[in-house]
Amino acid sequence: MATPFIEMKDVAFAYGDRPILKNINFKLEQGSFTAIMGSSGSGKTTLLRLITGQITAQQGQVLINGRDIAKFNREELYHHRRNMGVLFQFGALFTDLSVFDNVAYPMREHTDLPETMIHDLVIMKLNAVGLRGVEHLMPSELSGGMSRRVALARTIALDPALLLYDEPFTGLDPISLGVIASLVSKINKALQTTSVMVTHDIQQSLDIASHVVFLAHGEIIFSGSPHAMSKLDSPWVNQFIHGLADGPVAFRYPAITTLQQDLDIA
Ligand SMILES: Nc1ncnc2c1ncn2[C@@H]1O[C@H](COP(=O)(O)OP(=O)(O)OP(=O)(O)O)[C@@H](O)[C@H]1O
Repeated sequence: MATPFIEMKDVAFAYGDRPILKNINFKLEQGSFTAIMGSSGSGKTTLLRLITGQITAQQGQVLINGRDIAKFNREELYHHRRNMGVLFQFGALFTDLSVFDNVAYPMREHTDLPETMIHDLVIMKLNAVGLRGVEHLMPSELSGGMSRRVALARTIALDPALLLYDEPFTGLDPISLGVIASLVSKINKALQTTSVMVTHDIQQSLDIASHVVFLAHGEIIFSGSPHAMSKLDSPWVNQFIHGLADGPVAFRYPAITTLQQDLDIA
């Protein structure tokens, strides 16, 4: 069997003495599209940061193409990051650079390509996100949905083998959200990138992901196909999918004293 592009083996991670993730095990195959879901604070972004190499697991291994990221030297880490595109929540563009220069930025930073070639590549990337013709505009002249698409064009500027999305749909209207979701899916298929997306948007992600990893209290409680997840009988997943205010993720803060004690009526 082919080596998975990313594999986590018994990974545990803590910020200081506060455990965030434990017993994390999964494999992501080349070209797969994984949605990481779970309630707020369950450790989704932390999982992405382990994959980027921004943080290192205290236990277990994060393997990239079968090699432990903790053992990467500077050059290997650079190569790994160069091979990776990351789109953050608001996909912030450089406000003082034009759309063209925003998309050209990674090419100018990381390659020695001549400007004529950069020009053609920028136009092709903007064309891929349906925005050829806006290259001369400044970010302040774009709508929120267009900005996110330009950020996506910049993310794929170097044809990354791995694409990480951290809540890419946040703040978008339903139409822009649909556009970004369809682009993200098309890019995954066209470039055969391995894609990992942290999201709260259940319907979109179940439509486009081939694999779902569901986190609760720092552990994986489900890893499998979107179809299998929708059939799962789990109070955690049920609360998340149906947006229930109370459930395993409690509505009430666990106060030490009772209400009667606080009101002095005990
Ligand atoms: N740099 C940090 N130092 C200390 N604690 C942190 C740090 N970053 C995150 N945390 C804590 O780790 C926990 C997991 O955070 P993380 O951002 O991974 O959760 P998440 O599932 O992505 O949440 P959300 O859906 O709200 O973005 C949270 O309780 C958070 O407060």
